[in-house]
Amino acid sequence: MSSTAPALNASSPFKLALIQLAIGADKAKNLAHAKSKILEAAHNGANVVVLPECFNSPYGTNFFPEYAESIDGGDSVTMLSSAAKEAGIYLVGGSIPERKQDKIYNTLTAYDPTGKMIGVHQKVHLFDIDVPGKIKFKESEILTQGNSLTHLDTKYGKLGVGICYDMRFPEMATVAARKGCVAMIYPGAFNMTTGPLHWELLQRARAVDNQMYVAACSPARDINASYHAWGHSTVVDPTGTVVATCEENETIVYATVDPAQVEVIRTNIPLYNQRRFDIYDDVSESVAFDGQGNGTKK
Ligand SMILES: NC(=O)CCC(=O)C(=O)O
Repeated sequence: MSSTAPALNASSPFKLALIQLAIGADKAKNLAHAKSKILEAAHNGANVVVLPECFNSPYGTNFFPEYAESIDGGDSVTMLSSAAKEAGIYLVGGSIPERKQDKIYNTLTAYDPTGKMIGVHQKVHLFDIDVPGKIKFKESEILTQGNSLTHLDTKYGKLGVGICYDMRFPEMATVAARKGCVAMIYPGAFNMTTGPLHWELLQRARAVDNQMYVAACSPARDINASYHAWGHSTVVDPTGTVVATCEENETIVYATVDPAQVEVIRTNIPLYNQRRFDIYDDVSESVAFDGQGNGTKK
């Protein structure tokens, strides 16, 4: 049994910017600094700009309650909306600890060039790992997991989003690809143990399996912080090739995302016509989308 490649409905190439932001303990400074880097990326021609995971706060469960905010008019989302509007770009606003009633989520918000919020993604897979002698982290001590997938509608086509540890779960990217997304974008903050092992490998795996672009945007490494981010913000093209990357310091990584390249690789290596949904399930069929880009289990 075969299936056809999903329509991308994507018009033109766009310039993607990943802001590998230096983040400190002062929230107001983090917001002002993020805004200045968003404007810098736009000034350099970016159409879609991405911030890292937890861009308003140091990364750590002890920090989340103090830095958490509402996404209904809080300082961080207010800055993000105004920056997107002033810069005239689509903005994938990294993530912040979101306070909602008595719960805290790790939440991404996204904006169109008028500053309108066009998507919200609460981290679906919480980062709970224990590598003895290396790293132990338990987001679930403090955070609540989200329960839906998010695809952003932009004039450049649909973009799937996830947050960091979400990258390890191939189903999310596969659903995004099968629902017509041209790229998967992950604000993330890997660390000095799993970063060298898996950060690039996972992005290349998601890209080559799904024949789509994959981008991951990290904070810059701060050796004085309790959590040392790996950095290495990266863009991978639909062949699985790294097309732009960096080291650990603050920088902006730019790459062109060209939907035509997705079509080319899907024509040359036509996985989509060769799928065997007669012997295994199409995971994307189990997700119902509401027309606003939010997908939940059928
Ligand atoms: N912030 C995160 O989700 C970190 C994920 C990570 O480091 C990993 O190895 O996965």
